[in-house]
Amino acid sequence: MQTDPQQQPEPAKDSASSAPAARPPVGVEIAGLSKSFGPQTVLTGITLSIRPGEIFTIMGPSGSGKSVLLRQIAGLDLPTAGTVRINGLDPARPATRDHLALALVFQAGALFNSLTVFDNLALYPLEHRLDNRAGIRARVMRALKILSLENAAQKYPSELSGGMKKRVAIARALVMEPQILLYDEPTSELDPVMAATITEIIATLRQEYQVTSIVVSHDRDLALTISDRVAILMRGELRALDAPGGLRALTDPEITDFLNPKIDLAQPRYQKMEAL
Ligand SMILES: Nc1ncnc2c1ncn2[C@@H]1O[C@H](COP(=O)(O)OP(=O)(O)OP(=O)(O)O)[C@@H](O)[C@H]1O
Repeated sequence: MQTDPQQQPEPAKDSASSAPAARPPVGVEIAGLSKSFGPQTVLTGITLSIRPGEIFTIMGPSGSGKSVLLRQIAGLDLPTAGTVRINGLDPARPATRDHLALALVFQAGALFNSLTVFDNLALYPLEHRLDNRAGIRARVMRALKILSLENAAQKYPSELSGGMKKRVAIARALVMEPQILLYDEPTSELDPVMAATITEIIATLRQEYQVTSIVVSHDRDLALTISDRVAILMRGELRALDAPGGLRALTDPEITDFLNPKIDLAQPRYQKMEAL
């Protein structure tokens, strides 16, 4: 959808600023979850609960299965064994979306370059008739305001910085008025100050909207600062699950090396890596 900025009336002030009635946050139950792609087993027997309204971060080395787990929670992929339930509902069933507002913030933003920021945000709700046009416009303007992006409404993604793109991706998820927000690497490729800004936004959104927030991240500052609990995956298995303080107290050398990697030129890691 292309909209002409000249023809886009400003929303009434009160409709843009008044938040919708809060929907109850939702919890996630994962039981015996395994996932294989052909002969490769990527997740093995994952069992965990995510509480309504918590910030739950999934960490782990590259290739440990974090994004695959997030896709399972989002219902984008079917498990090989086990179950995922969000408030008792199977996220992979299309009918679940009638009862559950789930939104995903993709790693690369996944914005349409040919659409303005406003149209990127309005596209999904218009296509799925989540509201009438005035209601969708109000939702979009509200989301842009929350992320301090009002002045970017008529810009194209190519005109935005990396940090702004991430904020637009979060704003696009907020338009769904989600009960559960899934973030895939929200601070990747950002400088430390912008990564801290996005981290604060995730915490603020949870605080103000009680949205259950599941974050896949390599960012230790994010994980250990704002998370209620952190899961660490290694080789597709759940190796640790605890509050940040509990994780820091663990003595398992693989976990401590993961959380505090030291650069050791005498025994470089790359020499121990498998040949690609
Ligand atoms: N659709 C797929 N088909 C086949 N293999 C896949 C598929 N998706 C993921 N994998 C494999 O599953 C493993 C885990 O991938 P995943 O993307 O979950 O890792 P990750 O922990 O998120 O890594 P990173 O931190 O590098 O993003 C990898 O070996 C990957 O190649």
